[in-house]
Amino acid sequence: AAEWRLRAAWLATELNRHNHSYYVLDNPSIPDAEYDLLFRELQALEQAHPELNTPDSPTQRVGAAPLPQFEQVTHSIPMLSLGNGFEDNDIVEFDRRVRDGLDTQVDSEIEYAAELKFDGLAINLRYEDGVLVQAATRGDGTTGENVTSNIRTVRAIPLRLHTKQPPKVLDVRGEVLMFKEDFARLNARQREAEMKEFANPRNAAAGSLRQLDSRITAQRILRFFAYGIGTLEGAAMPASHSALLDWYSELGLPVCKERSVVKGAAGLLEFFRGIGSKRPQLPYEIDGVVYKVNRLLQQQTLGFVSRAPRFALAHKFPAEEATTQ
Ligand SMILES: NC(=O)n1nc(-c2ccco2)nc1N
Repeated sequence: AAEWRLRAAWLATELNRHNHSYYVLDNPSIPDAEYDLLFRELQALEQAHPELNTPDSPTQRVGAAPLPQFEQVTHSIPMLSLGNGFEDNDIVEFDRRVRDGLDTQVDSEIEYAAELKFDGLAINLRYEDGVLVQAATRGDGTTGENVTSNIRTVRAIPLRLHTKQPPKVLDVRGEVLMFKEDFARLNARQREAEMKEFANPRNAAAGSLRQLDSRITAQRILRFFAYGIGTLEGAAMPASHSALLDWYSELGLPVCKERSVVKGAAGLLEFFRGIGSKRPQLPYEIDGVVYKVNRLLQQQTLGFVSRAPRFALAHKFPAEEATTQ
């Protein structure tokens, strides 16, 4: 094979590795200027040899020509919303309902996976044989918008899973969000350009993803945290939610490290208070935490009521006055 094919393969591997370090591990492994040089060299090689332009090439992050409109996508498994709790007693009641639903002995406690509730846009990422083939918004839970070309520009989202034995089909669910600092810089740019400013990071993330011109999306710094799963074919479902998130990390998907496995209502409330005190220092906005029964078998026993899972609950912080940015 010509040495330019080897050079292109090496460049793609290096650029993907640096993207992973920067956007997934939050630990840059190369100065930006050097990254740009490698990036432009690969772009030039791909222009000279179009067959190099594979869908998972890091050059696919710059966006393509605008779409006329978004296509609809029907989720193979619905993307559900969460029931809400506000007071401590709502959490105690949630734990009691879970114990009743599992017919748990009085003295044994339920194991929960506790994590942050990001205030962004829920997304489904479909990976087939380890390659990202489609991305869709949650929409009404059953049908969402196809935002694949925009999602490809999100450096935090791997275009290919980091495994030699990928599942046949994997639907990763998670949140696309904008960090507070990136939001402030975007609004400063909007002001300079006498364009409308976004009210909050959630609107900025939604507005950036709902762009028909993915070249605009590519100019926005969006992040992603994985927290759920839809269809899985060709691999065994992990036995717990915490094991699922560990697996996601191994696959190269960003998983938020602010998560714990806790026991009983007391463990849930302790996690909530801990996050409450950290909240102002977090680089992103959250509007609460999410509790999920950890063991998959127990989730399946509890099932769903109306559109929300019986096995999960969002615990919201009191609504703040208009956030003073
Ligand atoms: N918004 C958010 O951060 N979510 N949403 C879920 C969820 C919704 C349905 C099942 O899980 N989990 C987390 N962390």
